[in-house]
Amino acid sequence: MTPATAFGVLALPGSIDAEGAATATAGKAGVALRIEKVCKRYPGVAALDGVDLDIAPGELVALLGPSGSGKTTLLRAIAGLLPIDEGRVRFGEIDATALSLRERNVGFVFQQYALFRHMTVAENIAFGLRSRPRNRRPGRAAIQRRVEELLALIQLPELGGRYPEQLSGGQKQRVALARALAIDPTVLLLDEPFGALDAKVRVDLRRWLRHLHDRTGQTTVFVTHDQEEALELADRVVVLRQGRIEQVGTPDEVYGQPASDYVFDFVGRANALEGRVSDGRFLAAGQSTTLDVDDAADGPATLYVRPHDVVLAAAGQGLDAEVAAVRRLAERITLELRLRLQPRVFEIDVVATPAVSVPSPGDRVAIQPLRYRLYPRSDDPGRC
Ligand SMILES: Nc1ncnc2c1ncn2[C@@H]1O[C@H](COP(=O)(O)OP(=O)(O)OP(=O)(O)O)[C@@H](O)[C@H]1O
Repeated sequence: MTPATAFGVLALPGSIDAEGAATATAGKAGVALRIEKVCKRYPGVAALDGVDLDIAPGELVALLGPSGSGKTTLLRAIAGLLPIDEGRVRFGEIDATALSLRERNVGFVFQQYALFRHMTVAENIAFGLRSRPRNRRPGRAAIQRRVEELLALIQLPELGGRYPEQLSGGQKQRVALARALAIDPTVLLLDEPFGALDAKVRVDLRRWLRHLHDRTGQTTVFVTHDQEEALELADRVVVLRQGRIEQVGTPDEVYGQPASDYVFDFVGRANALEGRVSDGRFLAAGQSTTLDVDDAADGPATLYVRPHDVVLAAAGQGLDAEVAAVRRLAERITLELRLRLQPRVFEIDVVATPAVSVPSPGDRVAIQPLRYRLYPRSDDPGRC
């Protein structure tokens, strides 16, 4: 794929026309997206396995999941960059399933900037408008106004005359965004847009993108495998697993009420304790203290706990553990604990106050989980 094919130049009814190209981006309402029972198979794998997803106009949605879970495939299916085997993709009232990328008029940003090296920043941004058919191409002055407006929007008003190689990675990615926005896309699709940037620039740029989105109101879908990025940036997070949606929810919902052990483990920091449930009590392997788990069915189970939902307890008043390591990260202190017969390290966050002395490696401690979750084991057969 060359960058040139990443930009739609034909408009869906109701999207930007030649005159509209020069109008302000701010305040535009986005279009609704509907993904219906979408399947995409490759030999030996269902990359998308019956995906249903509704995205509201103007929403900023993150596709989150580990490598191979289907994030990029879903984004490309929305873009029209790859044909799907079954299902439908709707842009508002329009069935876009059979439309090409260009006809869908999407703005697509790749992880690696994909700017044209031989064009200036301004020429790169103008590219999608300039390559429209003559009858839909805005005039030279309108394109120039649009480019200036976008350079201001991405906060690089002075850099229109530079070439991509004269920009930092973060600046290049902002230009890639401006180029995608220039055509006033029906939807904005971003594939790991900050993946190639260093940690500090990533954090700055994602906050910047959130502000930009709040101004433009464009329906936006972005792929990330970084749960922190998804939680901080998105209105809603779609957690994918092996081509299926495991949970869709606000950042608070997927973090605070994970629908499955998979989501609990993938979104946020998690501890897992292996054990058994019997008569509404969970007994972790290697422990004698039990935890109340009300309605859980009897049998082997794994209990999930966040590091900040555990406190240190008096000796004999909780689960028995040994401190393996102490990590200090700015104001947060994390204890890495070993529990007998438990395969995973167990982490807890402690706040050091004058009244609480932080244990040292080798100390024995008792811990009390305050909030925790058990999930039933499920085997979901494939749909495609
Ligand atoms: N062109 C292809 N041919 C064969 N299999 C493919 C192809 N593209 C993707 N797959 C498979 O489809 C599944 C989903 O891939 P996809 O690239 O969507 O995952 P992802 O979540 O975006 O992963 P990553 O974070 O590594 O980019 C994987 O098992 C992958 O190996």
